[in-house]
Amino acid sequence: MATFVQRLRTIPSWALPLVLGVLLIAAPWLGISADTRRLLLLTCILALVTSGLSLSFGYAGELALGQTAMYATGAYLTGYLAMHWINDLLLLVVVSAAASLIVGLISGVPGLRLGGWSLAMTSFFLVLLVPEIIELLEEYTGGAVGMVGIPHPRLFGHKLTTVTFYVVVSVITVIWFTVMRNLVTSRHGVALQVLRQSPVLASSLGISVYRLKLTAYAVGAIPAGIAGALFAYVDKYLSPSSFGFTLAVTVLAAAILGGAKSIYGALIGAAIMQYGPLRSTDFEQYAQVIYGVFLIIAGTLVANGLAGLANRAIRLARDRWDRPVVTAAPIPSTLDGPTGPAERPGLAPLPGARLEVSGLMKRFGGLQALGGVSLTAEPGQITALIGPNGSGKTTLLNMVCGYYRTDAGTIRIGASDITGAKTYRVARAGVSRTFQTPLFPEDISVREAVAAGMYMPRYVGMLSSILRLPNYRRTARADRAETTTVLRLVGVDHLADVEAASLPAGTRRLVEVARALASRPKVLLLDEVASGLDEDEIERLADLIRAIRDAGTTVVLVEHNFKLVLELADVIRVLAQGELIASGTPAEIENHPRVLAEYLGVQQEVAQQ
Ligand SMILES: Nc1ncnc2c1ncn2[C@@H]1O[C@H](COP(=O)(O)OP(=O)(O)OP(=O)(O)O)[C@@H](O)[C@H]1O
Repeated sequence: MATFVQRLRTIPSWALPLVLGVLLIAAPWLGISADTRRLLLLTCILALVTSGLSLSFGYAGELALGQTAMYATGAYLTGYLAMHWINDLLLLVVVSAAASLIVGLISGVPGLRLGGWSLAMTSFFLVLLVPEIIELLEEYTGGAVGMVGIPHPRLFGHKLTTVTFYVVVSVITVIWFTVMRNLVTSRHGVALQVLRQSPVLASSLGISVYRLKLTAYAVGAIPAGIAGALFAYVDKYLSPSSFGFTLAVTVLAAAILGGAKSIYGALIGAAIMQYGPLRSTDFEQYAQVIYGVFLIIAGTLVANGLAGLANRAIRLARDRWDRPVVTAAPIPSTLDGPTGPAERPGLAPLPGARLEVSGLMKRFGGLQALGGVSLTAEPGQITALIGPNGSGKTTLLNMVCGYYRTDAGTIRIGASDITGAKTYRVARAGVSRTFQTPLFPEDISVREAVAAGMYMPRYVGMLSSILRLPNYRRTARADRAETTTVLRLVGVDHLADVEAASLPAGTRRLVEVARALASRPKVLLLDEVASGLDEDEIERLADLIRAIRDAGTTVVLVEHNFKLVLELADVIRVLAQGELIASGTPAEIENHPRVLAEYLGVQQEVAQQ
């Protein structure tokens, strides 16, 4: 069995979808009935609409039902233009895709700007408005009576038969799902997964949460518009009732049933809907009640749909017969010898920048968390920030990173003033950080998690990624090589293909530092990075932090482990009750009277308890 599983792993992941795609296109020649061909055609159309929802909901984590509006836009635009302007299927597919992209952008901007559930709400109202708008535009759409007289589809001047029309629809569907596959298996797919599971992490990696969500929603509008254009030719008749709330819920049900967070889940969900409930004429009457019950059950029992269940089964089989061993690696030799960039082949020099905060103040209601703190951290040095619990250390890091607005004061990175800048802009200015609890999205391998650190510093556009253009391939190769180097340096390269979120806490911390390092930071902020680590792991971590310092980065270390701080730090800054009470070398701080009284006294009390 193990050999069978290993043999299965050697088959490229695109092979099965390719075979199924060819079968779908060739279906008319495989002896299927006209009825089955129509069902396959409708499945393709519903799958296109559903895949748009999968992209925004499943991948970007933004529930938005607006695909129905984009579908209607494509359908009515195609119907109208085919009757009154030019009847060319390909041209109208392109025009409909462009029009629905515009509808996606217009409806997405306000919804996403307002944040929270606003896009879900605005797109929901948009769907409710679709039949009304169609009736209002009666002159062009035929209103409640419907649009009649849509001609037979033509392609480059040739009239399409029902079979050739089916072939065109299935080819377009296969092309779209290839686009979708290339998108979600590219660096953008990992960025979307990070965004979906942790917008905080995404912005700390330099990703603009708003822009990426809007892009996913707007790109998801394209297949809906294309599907609309194709649908206009199916019965050559359009009626407002085809684009109402029931369709929106059908699409949502298909996405959830198939698996919204899956490339081909939309096809599975659409096929089940078309072959099941949508075939029955009685279903229409009870559709909303049945969908309501189904969504509650499916949402609870099969959160990732049928595609998710299949993936889980495959993973279980792999774990059972083909599991990589998760153990800590020995400290890599690159960290052993004398310090200095020249002696560390794995860690190229990093461009550090001075961090300077001046007069930083922050209040939370009546609580003064920071009362005008001024301090600096220099490139090529480890600056430790210590102090009792609640003294304002994490608040200071959060303000540098742009999570909190400053009440007063300035923050500079080198020559750039980043006071008040959004988190993703701070990250793009060269600030990387780790969190008190390492953040790793599920279903992401260690390699992908670390490569996510390079997403923004080496950004490649979506089109290049989808078309796998040379610059995308070059960047993907460079990502792979650098990830391997960083993982080797951290000593976890043997875990590259293991799911990052499943690693033990200590290893997760090392991988988190690797991710921060992958972005080649000017300033690296480490928030209680040693907590939860055993002696060996702390030693390895200390070596790694020294290596990063020696490569030239400005390292800021917020840490409660005083022994580690004394060992590592070049400079120590001590905070107490939101004020800077001392600054100096480890030797000076160790004997500083105020530090002894206000910080070390507290630490000893805690230790004695
Ligand atoms: N978002 C917030 N809302 C309200 N109060 C907050 C918030 N964040 C921090 N505080 C308060 O500000 C003060 C400073 O907290 P902060 O987390 O910066 O301290 P710290 O030095 O990092 O502590 P620790 O070592 O326990 O992490 C604390 O009194 C804390 O309760």
